[in-house]
Amino acid sequence: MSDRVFITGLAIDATIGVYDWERTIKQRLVLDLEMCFDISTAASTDDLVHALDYSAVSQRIISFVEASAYQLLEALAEQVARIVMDEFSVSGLMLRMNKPGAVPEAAGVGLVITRGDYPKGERSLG
Ligand SMILES: Nc1nc2c(c(=O)[nH]1)N=C([C@H](O)[C@@H](O)CO)CN2
Repeated sequence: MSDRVFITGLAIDATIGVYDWERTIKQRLVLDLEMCFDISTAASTDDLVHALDYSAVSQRIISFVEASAYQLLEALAEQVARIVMDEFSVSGLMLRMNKPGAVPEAAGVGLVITRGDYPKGERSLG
């Protein structure tokens, strides 16, 4: 599946972190997603019903991440990937999760995961 629907720079404040001081504050996370989804039916019908609605995906992720309280980015990213694939007919995805305030000397830190049939080793969003 070569068609992709993407969301970039999805900024969400969440309880995230391993240290005591991190459990009492919200910290900014920035997510980029690239989702494998066949757009041919949406293209031929011009109907959102047949599209992967990036607004709906964004809102679902925002709701989940805002309510979450994981310690590790790894744990949160795994759950976000699972929700998107289970609830939105997405056959594969790449998810980048950036915690920009975590290391003051760095522009960003975080991780990138691929799941499902997203090609291994491909990093289309940079
Ligand atoms: N691979 C990871 N390393 C670290 C994480 C993480 O979630 N995954 N988290 C922390 C701390 O919470 C850090 O962000 C506090 O500044 C450290 N390393």
